[in-house]
Amino acid sequence: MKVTVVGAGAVGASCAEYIAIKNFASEVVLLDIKEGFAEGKAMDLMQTASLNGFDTKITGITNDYSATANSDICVITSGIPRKPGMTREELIGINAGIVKTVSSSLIEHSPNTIIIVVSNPMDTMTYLVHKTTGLPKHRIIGMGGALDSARFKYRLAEALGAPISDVDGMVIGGHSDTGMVPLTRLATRNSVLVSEFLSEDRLNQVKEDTKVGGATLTKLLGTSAWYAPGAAVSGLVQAIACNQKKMFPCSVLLEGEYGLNDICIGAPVILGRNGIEKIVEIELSDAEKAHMQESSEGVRKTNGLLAL
Ligand SMILES: NC(=O)C1=CN([C@@H]2O[C@H](COP(=O)(O)OP(=O)(O)OC[C@H]3O[C@@H](n4cnc5c(N)ncnc54)[C@H](O)[C@@H]3O)[C@@H](O)[C@H]2O)C=CC1
Ligand SMILES: O=C([O-])CC(=O)C(=O)O
Repeated sequence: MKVTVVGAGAVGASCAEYIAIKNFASEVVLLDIKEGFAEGKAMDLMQTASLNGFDTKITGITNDYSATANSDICVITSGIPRKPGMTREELIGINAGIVKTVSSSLIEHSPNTIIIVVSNPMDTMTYLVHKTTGLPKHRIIGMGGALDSARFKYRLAEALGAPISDVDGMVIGGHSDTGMVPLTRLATRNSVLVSEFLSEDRLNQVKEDTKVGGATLTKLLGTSAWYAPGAAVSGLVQAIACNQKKMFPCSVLLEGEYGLNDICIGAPVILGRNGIEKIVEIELSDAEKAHMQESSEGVRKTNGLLAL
């Protein structure tokens, strides 16, 4: 199993590290445009192999896509991150050009690859890859919901005073400060609905804290987060590589599901060796449907800025 990660910055390196530590891939290629940067990150990570006990071979390369040839999975993290006070959508001007060039170079050398898009604004970047590469929809996956759901569980556990392992929940919709749809109605603590334990007001607070999870960290760090994003990507890569058939909310091209068409947005999917093996449609409440609709309008507005 060969995995390429483009962008050896904060998220790309964290993602490569988690993939290696989980020890399921034979090879990870880190590629960056900055001379020597990916080589340095790869060497540093390889020097953790004996300490962390993994056999994955990590190599770094400066912008030479021949090194990525025949990758089973390619992750795109190249592009700029936001600074405090910015939205993800403001990154489109620079990141769209980067994602378009990178995805085309990757596919040239790995025509059968599955692509995971991380660069922001992620739903629109996923749509861009869909529109410009011609890859089948099950091989284009946007990572956002897996991270947002992890943050949702963190906030739920905080509100409940419970360990995170007691909690389950999912966030669908757009990966943006206003577009996320945390499904508080369905969240559970050991299969008991969290509404049994938390007031509506507290649940609304959890929902709002979850939606601004990325902005909160950006304000604290001065740039956006990387540990949980890297871990979330590694979870998707592992589900595909190990054919786990796990369910994650991912940005996926919808063709009628959730009443939406011609848009990439977060919905639950089953991930296996073929990429997206199924889009799972769950029954939403009227309020959730309205929130999903509103979320899709936000994503479409950003998609409208693409020069397609
Ligand atoms: N979808 C999600 O849930 C998340 C998305 N992100 C997004 O991921 C992206 C990366 O974030 P960070 O790693 O924190 O940024 P970073 O600045 O640490 O790393 C980005 C790397 O991309 C490289 N790069 C730029 N243009 C390139 C090109 N054409 N080819 C190859 N490499 C190129 C840069 O040299 C840099 O090393 C940002 O757009 C950020 O908003 C970040 C966290 C979560
Ligand atoms: O907040 C950001 O800009 C990066 C990101 O998507 C996240 O951490 O959720």
